[in-house]
Amino acid sequence: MKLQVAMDLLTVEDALKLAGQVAEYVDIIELGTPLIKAAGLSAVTAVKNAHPDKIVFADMKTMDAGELEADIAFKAGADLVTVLGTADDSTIAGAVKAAQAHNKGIVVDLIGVADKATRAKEARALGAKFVEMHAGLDEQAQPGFDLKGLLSAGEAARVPFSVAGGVNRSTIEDVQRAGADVAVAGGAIYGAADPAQAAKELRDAIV
Ligand SMILES: O=C(CO)[C@H](O)[C@H](O)COP(=O)(O)O
Repeated sequence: MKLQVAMDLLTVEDALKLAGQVAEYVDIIELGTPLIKAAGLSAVTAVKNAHPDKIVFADMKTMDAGELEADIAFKAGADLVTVLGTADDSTIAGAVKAAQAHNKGIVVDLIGVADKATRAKEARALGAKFVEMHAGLDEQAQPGFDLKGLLSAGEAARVPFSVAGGVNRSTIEDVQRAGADVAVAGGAIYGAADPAQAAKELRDAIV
């Protein structure tokens, strides 16, 4: 299972600092949606230039104009770009077309999708490299939230998937047991007193 750090920060300076601290422990470096909105796609270029050996993930969360939005993110240096599972099939197909032109990949983010297993299969059939079983920051903040629903959707979907939804040291083993291809950790790393140590502990927990 790969480890992905989600950098939900707001400046390129902070993102480069965090990426530098944790790169040795992660496989995928994600530029979070707030970072891309605040700093623009030049943030993607800066991170890819600093870490050319890492998979750089642009969390565009595209809902429309799939081919255009994916194309500009790939041109900026992204290796993986997200499109929302709630988007029209044509939007996902357009983004996949751009990915094929750049020899890169599209990840379909299932945030807000009720039947994640079914949409995951559809997304994969449309050409997604993998899907993201995702509960966003607002959903995580609701009382009683836990990862179980995401993990069972991943097991049921039988397609390559990542899990994002507050993954941390106490849940990463469950994520791996569920068969995830990628564990995504944002707050558990960037919110830690020592992000490098937090990333190392998550890495060490993956067997
Ligand atoms: O895409 C996101 C929010 O929409 C986050 O990057 C993702 O949820 C991972 O961060 P965390 O581990 O803090 O949940």
